[in-house]
Amino acid sequence: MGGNPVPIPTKNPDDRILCIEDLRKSALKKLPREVADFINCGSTDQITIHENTTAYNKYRVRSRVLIDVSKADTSTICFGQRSSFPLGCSPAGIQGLAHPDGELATARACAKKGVPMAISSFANYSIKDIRSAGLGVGPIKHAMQMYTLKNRELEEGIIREAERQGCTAIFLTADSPVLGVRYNEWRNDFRTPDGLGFPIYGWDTEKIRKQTHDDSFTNITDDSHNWARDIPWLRSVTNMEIWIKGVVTAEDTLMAIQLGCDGIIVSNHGGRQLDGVPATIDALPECVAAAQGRIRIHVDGGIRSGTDMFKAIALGAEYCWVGRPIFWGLS
Ligand SMILES: Cc1cc2nc3c(=O)[nH]c(=O)nc-3n(C[C@H](O)[C@H](O)[C@H](O)COP(=O)(O)O)c2cc1C
Ligand SMILES: CCCCCCC(=O)C(=O)O
Repeated sequence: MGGNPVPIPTKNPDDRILCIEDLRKSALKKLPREVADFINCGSTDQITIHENTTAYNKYRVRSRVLIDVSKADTSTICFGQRSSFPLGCSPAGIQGLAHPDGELATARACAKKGVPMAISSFANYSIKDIRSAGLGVGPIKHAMQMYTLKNRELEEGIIREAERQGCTAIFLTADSPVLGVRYNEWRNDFRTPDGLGFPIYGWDTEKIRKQTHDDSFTNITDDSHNWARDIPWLRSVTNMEIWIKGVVTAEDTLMAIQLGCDGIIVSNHGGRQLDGVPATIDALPECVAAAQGRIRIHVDGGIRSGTDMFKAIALGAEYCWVGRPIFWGLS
Protein backbone atom coordinates (compact mmCIF):
# COMPACT_ATOMS: atom_id res chain seq x y z
CA MET A 1 0.00 0.00 0.00
CA GLY A 2 1.10 3.60 -0.16
CA GLY A 3 3.09 5.32 -2.90
CA ASN A 4 1.73 7.67 -5.48
CA PRO A 5 -1.59 6.79 -7.03
CA VAL A 6 -1.16 5.51 -10.59
CA PRO A 7 -2.83 8.00 -12.92
CA ILE A 8 -5.57 6.31 -14.84
CA PRO A 9 -5.41 7.37 -18.50
CA THR A 10 -8.91 8.62 -19.04
CA LYS A 11 -10.13 10.40 -22.12
CA ASN A 12 -11.76 13.72 -21.41
CA PRO A 13 -15.42 12.67 -21.01
CA ASP A 14 -16.41 15.83 -22.86
CA ASP A 15 -14.62 14.55 -25.95
CA ARG A 16 -16.58 11.32 -26.14
CA ILE A 17 -18.85 11.18 -29.17
CA LEU A 18 -22.11 9.55 -28.18
CA CYS A 19 -24.62 11.35 -30.36
CA ILE A 20 -24.79 13.52 -33.47
CA GLU A 21 -24.65 16.72 -31.42
CA ASP A 22 -21.28 15.56 -30.01
CA LEU A 23 -20.13 14.94 -33.57
CA ARG A 24 -21.21 18.45 -34.58
CA LYS A 25 -19.34 20.02 -31.68
CA SER A 26 -16.24 18.01 -32.43
CA ALA A 27 -16.35 19.09 -36.09
CA LEU A 28 -16.67 22.74 -35.05
CA LYS A 29 -13.32 22.50 -33.28
CA LYS A 30 -11.61 21.25 -36.41
CA LEU A 31 -13.09 23.08 -39.37
CA PRO A 32 -12.01 26.58 -40.46
CA ARG A 33 -14.68 29.18 -39.71
CA GLU A 34 -15.78 29.77 -43.32
CA VAL A 35 -16.04 26.04 -43.96
CA ALA A 36 -18.00 25.39 -40.76
CA ASP A 37 -20.33 28.28 -41.66
CA PHE A 38 -20.85 26.98 -45.19
CA ILE A 39 -21.82 23.57 -43.88
CA ASN A 40 -23.79 24.51 -40.79
CA CYS A 41 -25.71 27.62 -41.79
CA GLY A 42 -29.03 28.01 -43.51
CA SER A 43 -30.35 30.83 -45.66
CA THR A 44 -31.37 34.40 -44.66
CA ASP A 45 -32.96 34.38 -41.19
CA GLN A 46 -32.17 30.73 -40.35
CA ILE A 47 -35.84 30.05 -39.63
CA THR A 48 -36.24 26.84 -41.59
CA ILE A 49 -32.90 25.32 -40.62
CA HIS A 50 -33.76 25.95 -36.97
CA GLU A 51 -37.25 24.49 -37.27
CA ASN A 52 -36.04 21.43 -39.16
CA THR A 53 -34.51 20.11 -35.96
CA THR A 54 -36.71 21.70 -33.29
CA ALA A 55 -39.98 20.66 -34.94
CA TYR A 56 -39.15 17.05 -34.07
CA ASN A 57 -39.49 17.98 -30.40
CA LYS A 58 -43.20 18.71 -30.82
CA TYR A 59 -44.00 15.10 -31.61
CA ARG A 60 -44.34 12.53 -28.88
CA VAL A 61 -44.00 8.77 -29.22
CA ARG A 62 -47.03 6.74 -28.10
CA SER A 63 -44.96 3.83 -26.91
CA ARG A 64 -46.50 0.39 -26.56
CA VAL A 65 -45.14 -2.01 -23.97
CA LEU A 66 -44.73 -5.76 -23.51
CA ILE A 67 -43.67 -6.20 -27.10
CA ASP A 68 -41.01 -8.81 -27.89
CA VAL A 69 -38.02 -6.77 -29.15
CA SER A 70 -35.43 -9.50 -28.74
CA LYS A 71 -35.23 -9.96 -32.50
CA ALA A 72 -35.72 -6.37 -33.57
CA ASP A 73 -34.84 -5.83 -37.22
CA THR A 74 -34.23 -2.30 -38.44
CA SER A 75 -33.67 -3.31 -42.06
CA THR A 76 -35.88 -2.14 -44.87
CA ILE A 77 -35.89 -1.83 -48.66
CA CYS A 78 -34.55 1.20 -50.53
CA PHE A 79 -34.27 1.24 -54.33
CA GLY A 80 -35.24 -2.44 -54.35
CA GLN A 81 -32.26 -3.37 -52.18
CA ARG A 82 -32.13 -4.34 -48.52
CA SER A 83 -30.78 -1.52 -46.39
CA SER A 84 -29.60 -2.22 -42.86
CA PHE A 85 -31.63 0.66 -41.46
CA PRO A 86 -33.75 3.41 -42.99
CA LEU A 87 -31.12 6.14 -43.29
CA GLY A 88 -29.03 7.13 -46.30
CA CYS A 89 -26.56 9.92 -47.04
CA SER A 90 -28.26 12.85 -48.79
CA PRO A 91 -26.52 14.37 -51.77
CA ALA A 92 -24.18 16.99 -50.36
CA GLY A 93 -21.59 18.81 -52.43
CA ILE A 94 -17.95 19.56 -51.70
CA GLN A 95 -17.32 16.86 -49.11
CA GLY A 96 -13.61 17.39 -49.71
CA LEU A 97 -14.06 20.38 -47.38
CA ALA A 98 -14.25 18.05 -44.41
CA HIS A 99 -11.77 15.31 -45.36
CA PRO A 100 -9.42 14.82 -48.31
CA ASP A 101 -11.19 11.55 -49.18
CA GLY A 102 -14.55 13.37 -49.24
CA GLU A 103 -17.23 11.42 -51.10
CA LEU A 104 -14.96 8.37 -51.40
CA ALA A 105 -14.97 7.99 -47.63
CA THR A 106 -18.75 8.51 -47.53
CA ALA A 107 -19.22 5.82 -50.18
CA ARG A 108 -17.06 3.40 -48.23
CA ALA A 109 -18.91 4.14 -44.98
CA CYS A 110 -22.32 3.70 -46.63
CA ALA A 111 -21.27 0.39 -48.16
CA LYS A 112 -19.88 -0.78 -44.83
CA LYS A 113 -23.15 0.06 -43.09
CA GLY A 114 -25.30 -1.23 -45.94
CA VAL A 115 -27.12 2.02 -46.70
CA PRO A 116 -27.41 4.03 -49.93
CA MET A 117 -25.69 7.26 -50.83
CA ALA A 118 -26.82 9.98 -53.19
CA ILE A 119 -23.93 11.46 -55.16
CA SER A 120 -24.04 15.25 -55.41
CA SER A 121 -23.33 16.65 -58.83
CA PHE A 122 -21.01 19.04 -56.96
CA ALA A 123 -18.94 16.15 -55.58
CA ASN A 124 -15.17 16.50 -55.55
CA TYR A 125 -14.70 13.05 -57.10
CA SER A 126 -16.04 11.49 -60.28
CA ILE A 127 -19.10 9.26 -60.30
CA LYS A 128 -16.85 6.35 -61.29
CA ASP A 129 -14.42 6.89 -58.39
CA ILE A 130 -17.25 7.27 -55.86
CA ARG A 131 -19.07 4.18 -57.13
CA SER A 132 -15.84 2.17 -57.16
CA ALA A 133 -14.98 3.22 -53.60
CA GLY A 134 -18.34 1.91 -52.37
CA LEU A 135 -18.36 -1.22 -54.48
CA GLY A 136 -14.87 -1.98 -53.18
CA VAL A 137 -16.52 -2.49 -49.77
CA GLY A 138 -19.90 -3.98 -50.67
CA PRO A 139 -22.76 -3.95 -53.17
CA ILE A 140 -24.70 -0.82 -52.50
CA LYS A 141 -27.00 1.32 -54.60
CA HIS A 142 -26.41 4.95 -55.31
CA ALA A 143 -28.65 7.74 -56.51
CA MET A 144 -27.29 10.49 -58.73
CA GLN A 145 -28.33 14.02 -57.76
CA MET A 146 -28.89 16.39 -60.66
CA TYR A 147 -29.95 19.95 -61.24
CA THR A 148 -31.58 21.02 -64.50
CA LEU A 149 -28.62 22.38 -66.43
CA LYS A 150 -28.34 25.10 -69.03
CA ASN A 151 -26.33 22.68 -71.15
CA ARG A 152 -28.53 19.69 -72.02
CA GLU A 153 -25.65 17.76 -73.56
CA LEU A 154 -23.72 18.02 -70.33
CA GLU A 155 -26.83 16.97 -68.38
CA GLU A 156 -27.38 13.96 -70.61
CA GLY A 157 -23.68 13.08 -70.38
CA ILE A 158 -23.91 12.99 -66.58
CA ILE A 159 -27.01 10.79 -66.81
CA ARG A 160 -25.24 8.37 -69.17
CA GLU A 161 -22.23 8.18 -66.88
CA ALA A 162 -24.47 7.58 -63.85
CA GLU A 163 -26.16 4.76 -65.77
CA ARG A 164 -22.82 3.27 -66.85
CA GLN A 165 -21.63 3.31 -63.25
CA GLY A 166 -24.79 1.55 -62.08
CA CYS A 167 -26.65 4.34 -60.31
CA THR A 168 -30.27 3.42 -59.70
CA ALA A 169 -32.09 6.71 -59.43
CA ILE A 170 -31.88 10.37 -60.27
CA PHE A 171 -32.62 12.81 -57.48
CA LEU A 172 -33.66 15.93 -59.35
CA THR A 173 -33.13 18.78 -56.94
CA ALA A 174 -36.11 21.01 -57.58
CA ASP A 175 -35.78 23.59 -54.79
CA SER A 176 -32.75 25.39 -56.21
CA PRO A 177 -33.49 27.51 -59.27
CA VAL A 178 -30.78 29.72 -57.77
CA LEU A 179 -28.61 29.21 -54.72
CA GLY A 180 -30.30 30.28 -51.47
CA VAL A 181 -29.45 33.64 -49.95
CA ARG A 182 -26.75 32.65 -47.52
CA TYR A 183 -25.28 35.66 -45.77
CA ASN A 184 -22.47 33.58 -44.31
CA GLU A 185 -21.19 32.66 -47.76
CA TRP A 186 -21.28 36.31 -48.86
CA ARG A 187 -19.64 37.62 -45.68
CA ASN A 188 -16.84 35.10 -45.92
CA ASP A 189 -16.65 35.30 -49.74
CA PHE A 190 -16.81 31.55 -49.51
CA ARG A 191 -15.20 29.78 -52.45
CA THR A 192 -14.44 26.14 -52.92
CA PRO A 193 -10.89 25.81 -51.58
CA ASP A 194 -7.84 25.37 -53.74
CA GLY A 195 -7.28 21.83 -54.90
CA LEU A 196 -10.94 20.83 -55.05
CA GLY A 197 -12.71 20.48 -58.38
CA PHE A 198 -16.16 19.50 -59.62
CA PRO A 199 -15.16 16.62 -61.92
CA ILE A 200 -18.77 15.70 -62.70
CA TYR A 201 -19.09 19.08 -64.44
CA GLY A 202 -15.50 18.96 -65.74
CA TRP A 203 -14.52 22.01 -63.65
CA ASP A 204 -11.04 22.28 -62.18
CA THR A 205 -10.10 24.26 -59.12
CA GLU A 206 -8.80 27.25 -61.13
CA LYS A 207 -12.08 27.68 -62.96
CA ILE A 208 -14.09 27.43 -59.73
CA ARG A 209 -11.98 29.86 -57.71
CA LYS A 210 -12.25 32.60 -60.31
CA GLN A 211 -15.99 32.90 -59.69
CA THR A 212 -18.07 33.74 -56.66
CA HIS A 213 -19.79 30.74 -55.16
CA ASP A 214 -23.19 31.96 -56.37
CA ASP A 215 -21.89 32.51 -59.89
CA SER A 216 -20.42 28.99 -60.02
CA PHE A 217 -23.90 27.69 -59.34
CA THR A 218 -25.81 30.08 -61.56
CA ASN A 219 -23.50 29.62 -64.53
CA ILE A 220 -24.30 25.94 -64.77
CA THR A 221 -27.88 25.49 -63.53
CA ASP A 222 -31.04 26.56 -65.33
CA ASP A 223 -33.48 28.78 -63.45
CA SER A 224 -36.12 28.23 -66.14
CA HIS A 225 -36.53 24.64 -64.89
CA ASN A 226 -40.15 23.45 -64.79
CA TRP A 227 -42.29 20.35 -64.42
CA ALA A 228 -43.78 20.27 -67.93
CA ARG A 229 -40.49 20.54 -69.79
CA ASP A 230 -37.98 18.78 -67.57
CA ILE A 231 -39.67 15.66 -66.24
CA PRO A 232 -40.83 14.31 -69.62
CA TRP A 233 -37.35 15.10 -70.96
CA LEU A 234 -35.70 13.14 -68.16
CA ARG A 235 -38.11 10.27 -68.79
CA SER A 236 -37.25 10.31 -72.47
CA VAL A 237 -33.51 9.98 -71.86
CA THR A 238 -33.23 7.49 -69.00
CA ASN A 239 -34.77 4.43 -67.41
CA MET A 240 -33.35 5.29 -64.01
CA GLU A 241 -35.91 6.04 -61.33
CA ILE A 242 -36.80 9.73 -61.14
CA TRP A 243 -37.18 11.27 -57.71
CA ILE A 244 -38.00 14.91 -57.05
CA LYS A 245 -35.97 16.33 -54.17
CA GLY A 246 -37.29 19.43 -52.43
CA VAL A 247 -41.05 18.86 -52.23
CA VAL A 248 -42.87 20.35 -49.21
CA THR A 249 -46.47 20.64 -50.43
CA ALA A 250 -49.43 18.49 -51.44
CA GLU A 251 -49.58 20.38 -54.77
CA ASP A 252 -46.07 19.37 -55.78
CA THR A 253 -46.61 15.82 -54.56
CA LEU A 254 -49.55 15.63 -56.98
CA MET A 255 -47.42 17.10 -59.79
CA ALA A 256 -44.80 14.41 -59.23
CA ILE A 257 -47.49 11.72 -59.35
CA GLN A 258 -49.10 13.21 -62.46
CA LEU A 259 -45.76 13.25 -64.28
CA GLY A 260 -45.02 9.64 -63.38
CA CYS A 261 -42.11 10.23 -61.03
CA ASP A 262 -41.00 7.28 -58.90
CA GLY A 263 -40.64 9.18 -55.67
CA ILE A 264 -40.30 12.45 -53.83
CA ILE A 265 -37.93 13.50 -51.13
CA VAL A 266 -39.71 15.80 -48.75
CA SER A 267 -36.85 18.22 -48.28
CA ASN A 268 -36.11 21.92 -47.93
CA HIS A 269 -32.42 21.46 -48.70
CA GLY A 270 -31.60 21.54 -44.99
CA GLY A 271 -32.92 25.12 -44.74
CA ARG A 272 -30.30 26.34 -47.23
CA GLN A 273 -32.68 27.43 -49.97
CA LEU A 274 -35.92 29.39 -49.47
CA ASP A 275 -36.10 30.38 -45.82
CA GLY A 276 -39.52 30.31 -44.13
CA VAL A 277 -40.71 27.09 -45.73
CA PRO A 278 -41.96 24.52 -43.23
CA ALA A 279 -39.82 22.05 -41.37
CA THR A 280 -39.86 18.82 -43.33
CA ILE A 281 -41.36 16.78 -40.48
CA ASP A 282 -44.29 19.25 -40.49
CA ALA A 283 -44.65 19.15 -44.29
CA LEU A 284 -44.50 15.37 -44.45
CA PRO A 285 -48.08 14.51 -43.35
CA GLU A 286 -49.54 16.85 -45.99
CA CYS A 287 -47.49 15.18 -48.74
CA VAL A 288 -48.31 11.69 -47.46
CA ALA A 289 -52.04 12.49 -47.36
CA ALA A 290 -51.97 13.86 -50.91
CA ALA A 291 -50.04 10.88 -52.23
CA GLN A 292 -52.47 8.23 -50.97
CA GLY A 293 -49.79 5.61 -51.56
CA ARG A 294 -49.32 6.47 -55.25
CA ILE A 295 -45.69 7.55 -54.95
CA ARG A 296 -42.74 6.70 -52.72
CA ILE A 297 -41.93 9.27 -50.05
CA HIS A 298 -38.59 9.84 -48.37
CA VAL A 299 -37.58 12.73 -46.11
CA ASP A 300 -34.51 14.67 -45.02
CA GLY A 301 -33.80 17.77 -42.95
CA GLY A 302 -32.89 17.97 -39.28
CA ILE A 303 -32.85 14.24 -38.62
CA ARG A 304 -30.36 13.71 -35.81
CA SER A 305 -31.39 10.57 -33.97
CA GLY A 306 -33.10 7.24 -34.22
CA THR A 307 -36.11 8.80 -32.52
CA ASP A 308 -36.32 11.41 -35.27
CA MET A 309 -36.24 8.61 -37.85
CA PHE A 310 -38.94 6.77 -35.96
CA LYS A 311 -41.17 9.87 -35.96
CA ALA A 312 -40.61 10.46 -39.69
CA ILE A 313 -41.51 6.88 -40.50
CA ALA A 314 -44.51 6.98 -38.17
CA LEU A 315 -45.70 10.06 -40.06
CA GLY A 316 -45.51 8.27 -43.38
CA ALA A 317 -41.96 8.45 -44.75
CA GLU A 318 -40.52 5.22 -46.08
CA TYR A 319 -36.90 6.24 -45.66
CA CYS A 320 -34.76 9.01 -44.14
CA TRP A 321 -31.64 10.82 -45.32
CA VAL A 322 -29.11 13.13 -43.63
CA GLY A 323 -26.83 15.86 -44.96
CA ARG A 324 -24.73 17.78 -42.41
CA PRO A 325 -23.87 14.77 -40.21
CA ILE A 326 -21.86 13.44 -43.18
CA PHE A 327 -19.51 16.44 -42.98
CA TRP A 328 -19.29 16.27 -39.19
CA GLY A 329 -18.37 12.60 -39.41
CA LEU A 330 -15.84 13.19 -42.17
CA SER A 331 -14.13 15.97 -40.24
C1 LIG B 1 -22.82 21.44 -47.24
C2 LIG B 1 -24.06 20.94 -47.92
C3 LIG B 1 -24.04 20.73 -49.28
C4 LIG B 1 -25.20 20.30 -49.92
N1 LIG B 1 -25.16 20.05 -51.25
C5 LIG B 1 -26.26 19.61 -51.88
C6 LIG B 1 -26.21 19.29 -53.26
O1 LIG B 1 -25.17 19.39 -53.90
N2 LIG B 1 -27.37 18.89 -53.84
C7 LIG B 1 -28.54 18.76 -53.14
O2 LIG B 1 -29.56 18.40 -53.71
N3 LIG B 1 -28.59 19.03 -51.83
C8 LIG B 1 -27.48 19.44 -51.19
N4 LIG B 1 -27.54 19.67 -49.86
C9 LIG B 1 -28.78 19.43 -49.11
C10 LIG B 1 -28.84 17.98 -48.61
O3 LIG B 1 -29.01 17.09 -49.68
C11 LIG B 1 -30.00 17.75 -47.65
O4 LIG B 1 -31.20 18.09 -48.26
C12 LIG B 1 -29.89 18.50 -46.33
O5 LIG B 1 -28.55 18.64 -45.92
C13 LIG B 1 -30.67 17.74 -45.26
O6 LIG B 1 -30.69 18.44 -44.08
P1 LIG B 1 -29.70 18.15 -42.83
O7 LIG B 1 -28.36 18.70 -43.24
O8 LIG B 1 -30.32 18.89 -41.74
O9 LIG B 1 -29.65 16.66 -42.62
C14 LIG B 1 -26.38 20.09 -49.18
C15 LIG B 1 -26.39 20.28 -47.81
C16 LIG B 1 -25.24 20.70 -47.18
C17 LIG B 1 -25.27 20.89 -45.69
C1 LIG C 1 -20.88 26.13 -56.57
C2 LIG C 1 -21.04 24.99 -55.64
C3 LIG C 1 -22.41 24.90 -55.16
C4 LIG C 1 -22.57 23.71 -54.31
C5 LIG C 1 -23.98 23.67 -53.96
C6 LIG C 1 -24.25 22.62 -53.02
C7 LIG C 1 -25.58 22.86 -52.45
O1 LIG C 1 -26.57 22.48 -52.98
C8 LIG C 1 -25.64 23.55 -51.19
O2 LIG C 1 -26.68 23.49 -50.55
O3 LIG C 1 -24.66 24.20 -50.80
